Amino acid sequence: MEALRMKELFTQFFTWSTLANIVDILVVWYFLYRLIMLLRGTKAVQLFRGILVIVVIRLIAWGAQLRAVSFILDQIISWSVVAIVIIFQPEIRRGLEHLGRGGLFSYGAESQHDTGKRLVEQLDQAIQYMSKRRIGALITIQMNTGLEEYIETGIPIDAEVSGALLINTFIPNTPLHDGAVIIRDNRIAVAAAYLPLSESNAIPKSLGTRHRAAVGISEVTDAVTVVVSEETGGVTITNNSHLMIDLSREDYLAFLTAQLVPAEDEEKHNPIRDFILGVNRKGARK
Ligand SMILES: Nc1ncnc2c1ncn2[C@@H]1O[C@H](COP(=O)(O)OP(=O)(O)OP(=O)(O)O)[C@@H](O)[C@H]1O
Repeated sequence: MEALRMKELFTQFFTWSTLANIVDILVVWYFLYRLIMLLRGTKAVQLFRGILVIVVIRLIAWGAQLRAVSFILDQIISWSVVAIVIIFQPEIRRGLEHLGRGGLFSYGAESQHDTGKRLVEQLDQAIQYMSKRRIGALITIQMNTGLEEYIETGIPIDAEVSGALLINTFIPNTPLHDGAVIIRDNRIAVAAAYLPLSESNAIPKSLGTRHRAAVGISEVTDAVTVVVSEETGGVTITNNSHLMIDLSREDYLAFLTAQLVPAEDEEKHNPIRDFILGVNRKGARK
């Protein structure tokens, strides 16, 4: 009897509409989560905070029946959709181009594994060269979090990553050598970018602002940053607030490979699938 009632309750609860609601909530939640991850560290965060404030005031106005305030806020909210499209036109265009380039028609394109491997090889070539000659370098690789805010501070390069270009960029007393190179979408997006400085007391006093900037960006984004010290030639990596000082070649290669090279058996790159599955393109991401 009890078992029968339990079964009845179970079938009542697990109707198609309940399941559909659960799937609905999960899908919306997941897309919101991916959107927040994409926007973290970009100017869009402030914009969305502003929109949130307006929506909260609109709700209060609605509750308190403030008609004039509600009317004005309604106008602002409906026009803000147009404003967002205009403000983020470059990002939207890039995103759509990206889907078109590698989306459903990406057969024959280089696999993420190969792209990641090539990126690590080029980085390794530059790191070895600069480390031996004590050429100071700061290279930040975008992961999941957008780095627009920092990219805007640099000098646009938009070139394929190559060891030679990285080395050239950091040659002392040249216009681009100061600041950070930022790699996004497997391309050198900019050089001479300004990164936020960390205020952490845990950073050894012997390390200067280059290392502090590397830690700073790792505190606010999930980027991987490589530093070559001008004083010692030592190689340091920062990621997710971790500072890994004076790494051997084996160590930095192991870390970069783990972060930037997906397993070989992964399918060819497909941004739609990546977005849905949350696959991290590591340095080859928009
Ligand atoms: N906020 C920043 N964003 C990007 N690059 C920065 C920033 N601050 C400093 N740098 C870079 O760091 C260089 C100064 O490095 P400094 O000697 O202070 O650092 P360091 O950590 O001691 O490194 P090194 O061991 O190479 O001397 C600057 O010339 C500039 O290229």
